[in-house]
Amino acid sequence: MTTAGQPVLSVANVGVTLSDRIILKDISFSVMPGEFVGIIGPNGAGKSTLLKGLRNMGVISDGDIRVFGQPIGNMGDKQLARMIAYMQQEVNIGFGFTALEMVLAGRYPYLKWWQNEQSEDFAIARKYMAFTGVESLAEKSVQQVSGGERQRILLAKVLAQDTPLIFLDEPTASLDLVYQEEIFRYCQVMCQQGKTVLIVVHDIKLAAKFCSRLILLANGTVVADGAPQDVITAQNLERAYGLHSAVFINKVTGNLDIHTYEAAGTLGRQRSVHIIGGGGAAGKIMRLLHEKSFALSGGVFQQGDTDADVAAAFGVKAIVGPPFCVISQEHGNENQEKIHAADITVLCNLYFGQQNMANLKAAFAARKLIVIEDTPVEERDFTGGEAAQLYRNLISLPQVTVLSSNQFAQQLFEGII
Ligand SMILES: Nc1ncnc2c1ncn2[C@@H]1O[C@H](COP(=O)(O)OP(=O)(O)OP(=O)(O)O)[C@@H](O)[C@H]1O
Repeated sequence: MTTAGQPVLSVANVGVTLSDRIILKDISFSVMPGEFVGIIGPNGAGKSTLLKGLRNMGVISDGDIRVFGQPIGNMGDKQLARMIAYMQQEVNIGFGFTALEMVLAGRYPYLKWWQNEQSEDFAIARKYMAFTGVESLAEKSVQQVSGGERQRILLAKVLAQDTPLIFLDEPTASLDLVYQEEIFRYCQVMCQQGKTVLIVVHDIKLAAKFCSRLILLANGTVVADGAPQDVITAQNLERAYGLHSAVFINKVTGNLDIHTYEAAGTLGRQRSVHIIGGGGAAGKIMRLLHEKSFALSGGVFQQGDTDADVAAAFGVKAIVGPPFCVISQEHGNENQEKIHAADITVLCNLYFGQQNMANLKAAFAARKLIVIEDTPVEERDFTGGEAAQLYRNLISLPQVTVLSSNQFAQQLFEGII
């Protein structure tokens, strides 16, 4: 069989109808060797049905499925079992089997009906038990192992089947964080070694961290298919899950992260708020206001500043200047224009230096100003007193209300703002 450059799996126009209900419709994609594909989507989207169908387990109504170009319908049972290993969601572990016997059962596609396992089969079983870290459990009854050990034994069994394609249906369900990551790490290594894995998973962050590609299903169709950062977007999550979210790169972990929140309806929609921030002072305020559906703008932030990142995550129009520089005339003017136009302006609990004095001065232009004060201004003044003096003048104006960030959150919650 020549397989170079050929997809290991080709799926064309696949549909599934069960009990007169369309479960999957018009599913098409192909997978190249070495890909680690996460199949994600809400409950009932059709993820398990898709894996079952791809494994030719009698649910497919339409379409064409090929492994290395060969239609799976033309393959015998054992031939298919030498191509695809499948770990189902619910697995009944046989009573009285040892872990080794369980893993050896993965060798069945290679044995004739009269044959027992050969020494080579034992060697393969032990090799994969070592890989998934369950070698020491070889003689233990599978009834007497923990949930995590059980999943790793089942993974070793699937690997012992020695197939180019591996399907795993929620193999990490009910596992703790350590075991969950471990299973994904094993899969990543296997794919680097040339296997191809399709895994059904609910934990989107875990999938995004480890999978090379994600297929997002909803209502029986593919909503998005591609690299994790292209699939996990606020728009796609809303389409698939009806979920409001901000998707961003977590600077601590370097991984894709998701913040979800309840939709606030039209509470803030009619009002515009401009947020004067920088240095991370505006993040929480921006999030609170965004979640209440206010129309937001912000500035002047600096590149690399977490406020600029939060603005990007929530789609807030922000004025962003270069780091470590005095705010330019142009950005200062733009900031003032936004403040003029906004119904409300919020001046965050900023630290003041000569670089951002323009942000403080601009606040005087607000029609209605909320000043967030969590720290006395004297402790935030790095201008030798100039900023503190100006700040005191500012907060004495009638259009200004001074609140701590907790009071601000409370007033927002109570609908006062
Ligand atoms: N044998 C069946 N007969 C009729 N409907 C079925 C059958 N099996 C599954 N379904 C329906 O098909 C839909 C998709 O089920 P499936 O298990 O594939 O979803 P899923 O995305 O894996 O969900 P979950 O995340 O909850 O495991 C569901 O609405 C389910 O009720």
